[in-house]
Amino acid sequence: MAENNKPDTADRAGGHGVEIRLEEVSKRYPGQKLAAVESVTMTIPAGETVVLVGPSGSGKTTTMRMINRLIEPTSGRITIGGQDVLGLDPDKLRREIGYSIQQAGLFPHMTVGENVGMVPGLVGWTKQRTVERVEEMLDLVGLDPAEYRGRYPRQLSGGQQQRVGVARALAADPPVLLMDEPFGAVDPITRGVLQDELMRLQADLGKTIVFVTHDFDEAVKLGDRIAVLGQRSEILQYDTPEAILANPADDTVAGFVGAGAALKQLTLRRVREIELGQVPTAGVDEQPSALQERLGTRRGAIGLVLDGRKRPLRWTTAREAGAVSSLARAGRAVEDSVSPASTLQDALEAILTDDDGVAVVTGSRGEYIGVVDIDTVMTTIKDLREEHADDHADEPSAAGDPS
Ligand SMILES: Nc1ncnc2c1ncn2[C@@H]1O[C@H](COP(=O)(O)OP(=O)(O)OP(=O)(O)O)[C@@H](O)[C@H]1O
Repeated sequence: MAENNKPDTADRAGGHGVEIRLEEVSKRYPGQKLAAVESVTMTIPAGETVVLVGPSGSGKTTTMRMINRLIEPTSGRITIGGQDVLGLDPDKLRREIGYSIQQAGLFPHMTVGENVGMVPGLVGWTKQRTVERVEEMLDLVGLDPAEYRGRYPRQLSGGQQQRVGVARALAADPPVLLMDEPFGAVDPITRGVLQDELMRLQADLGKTIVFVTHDFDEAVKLGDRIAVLGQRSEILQYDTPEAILANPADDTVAGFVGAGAALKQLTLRRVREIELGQVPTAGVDEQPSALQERLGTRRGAIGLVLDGRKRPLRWTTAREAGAVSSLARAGRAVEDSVSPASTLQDALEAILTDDDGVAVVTGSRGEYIGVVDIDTVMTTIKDLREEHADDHADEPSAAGDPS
């Protein structure tokens, strides 16, 4: 998973997620003719976020809930960190696995603090340690403990409830987190914020996360790997978001990826990963003629006027620089910039809204470091496609281990 923007497992501080394996796991509900999940085999690597996506009724929730035995498998084997979950006491197992669901699933008659502290209490933490943990968890998910600890779930917004749900799932520091459409019930903006927060948390925590959604974009954003499921949880493709976007295994997956796969790929690449272009520059105190000279006679060439701290001030052509007595008034103001951490999608947005089709890249102190133009973006998309062009060439099937 080297090239996506999610932190590498090895870099993660705790890194204490554990591997989950499903071996030929099936579930047939009583009285049903067909199995809801049929012989699923997959490995979820320690410390990674694996997203299960698929149409409604494909068996995502059933598959996930068998991991903590909220649903008992009909057959097959599931191990967590090498331990067979069917050999464990289900209550104990559930306390050792964080679980977060749509609409948070908070207990309405318990305060926020009691909800978050519930599992630590159940597993025998002292009162003092639990109280401290509740504070720490609320802080972690961006809720001021003093303000929210004593509230009841109904006194919170939907987004705040989801945050408490995540805090509760993390409270006993479980190595594994199961998240079933945890952000499904909130508006798109809050959803984006919560997704960003989860990514930030996971960068520090390194849990093994199994995340269910039917939003493919959410899967691309959050997943180190995505398992695209068909009927009865058949694994249609199990790979990195880049690989699935660049080369869907079949038409069903392609349909699920939806339109705009190339654009979605741009959300996975960061500006710092591509080679930046350079334009001629001049300090704002230099003579306009100096920049004119650097720009030369090439038609359409543009340069940047920088302030004393090398921050971009103005875009200008040689002709525009020649028309003024000071570079402070040459050309037009630089409106927007992107940073090395910006996605290529952000850069494309900046390119498309810029009069000359160039995005300026600035460093942490706002200093000029380079530019991105449309050719660079197109080359990157082309490279990504070529990189994954042979992905399925020698595969007998799309499923199996993520190796
Ligand atoms: N308790 C149950 N009894 C009988 N059938 C069930 C039960 N729970 C789920 N099913 C069936 O099993 C299949 C898989 O359901 P599941 O909820 O796992 O799918 P899903 O992919 O999570 O769907 P969604 O995205 O709509 O939540 C469906 O056909 C569903 O009707």
